[in-house]
Amino acid sequence: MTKLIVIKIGGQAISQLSAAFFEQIAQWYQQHYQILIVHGGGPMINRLMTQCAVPVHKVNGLRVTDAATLSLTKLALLGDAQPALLAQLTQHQLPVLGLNAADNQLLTGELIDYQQLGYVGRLTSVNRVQLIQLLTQRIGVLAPLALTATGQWLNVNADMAATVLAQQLHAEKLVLLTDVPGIMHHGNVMTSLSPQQAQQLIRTAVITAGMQPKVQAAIAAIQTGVKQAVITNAIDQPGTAIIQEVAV
Ligand SMILES: Nc1ncnc2c1ncn2[C@@H]1O[C@H](COP(=O)(O)OP(=O)(O)O)[C@@H](O)[C@H]1O
Ligand SMILES: CC(=O)N[C@@H](CCC(=O)OP(=O)(O)O)C(=O)O
Repeated sequence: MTKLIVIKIGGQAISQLSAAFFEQIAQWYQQHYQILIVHGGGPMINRLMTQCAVPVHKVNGLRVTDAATLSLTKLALLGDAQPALLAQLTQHQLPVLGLNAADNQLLTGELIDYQQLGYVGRLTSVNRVQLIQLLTQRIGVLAPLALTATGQWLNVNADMAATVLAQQLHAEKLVLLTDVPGIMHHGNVMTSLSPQQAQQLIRTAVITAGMQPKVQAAIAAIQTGVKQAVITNAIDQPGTAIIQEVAV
């Protein structure tokens, strides 16, 4: 069976990728891993919204997305974040393919709660056959957008998108690459966390903002068959591993 790794790169992390990152990707590629990168672009979307005087609102780390915000989100993800990442990978002689929901119906989604969040979606299906086929030749770089069955674009949190993709493609590993070295508590990086411990840190507001959907995504991944889910700022650093509860 093909071995596959899903890596989510946050918008901030796109501009902070180290030499070690590209070396690791090249090594996995040479070892015949299929690699799917799901990119974010939160800072790029924020910047464009500010330039266009559209206010930014978030609920539990998710961007409230009205029609104007959706247009700017598509522009920032497909016109800024994705090409910035593709250019860096190409400079490092890695064969890449930029992808989005509209290519071969790769990602289909549905609204989460239009009243509260507007055009924010969750993935309902992934064109697995097409994606696996595409990944035999290139490293896929996929934007966190989906289309509904009736053709409405949806803004999907990139951590949540990466998780569903890791589940559906039976990935061995999910790496959530962000701008902090892992989940911090009392100034330290937690090396590992069970879902129960992570939920407790969310309830007590130790884990807040964008770290909330990230942790929920990592929990969902390991509870649905992905062997490893890691939150880190460097692919060669252990960061925080979300691990199954140890039976006592
Ligand atoms: N307990 C925590 N540990 C680490 N980061 C946290 C924590 N709680 C909230 N955060 C915030 O979560 C941010 C990462 O989420 P986000 O900005 O959405 O990243 P990304 O763009 O990589 O998805 C961190 O920069 C930090 O500000
Ligand atoms: C619904 C929702 O919040 N979507 C995200 C999509 C981009 C993203 O997730 O980017 P980062 O990984 O850089 O945070 C957003 O609009 O910011």
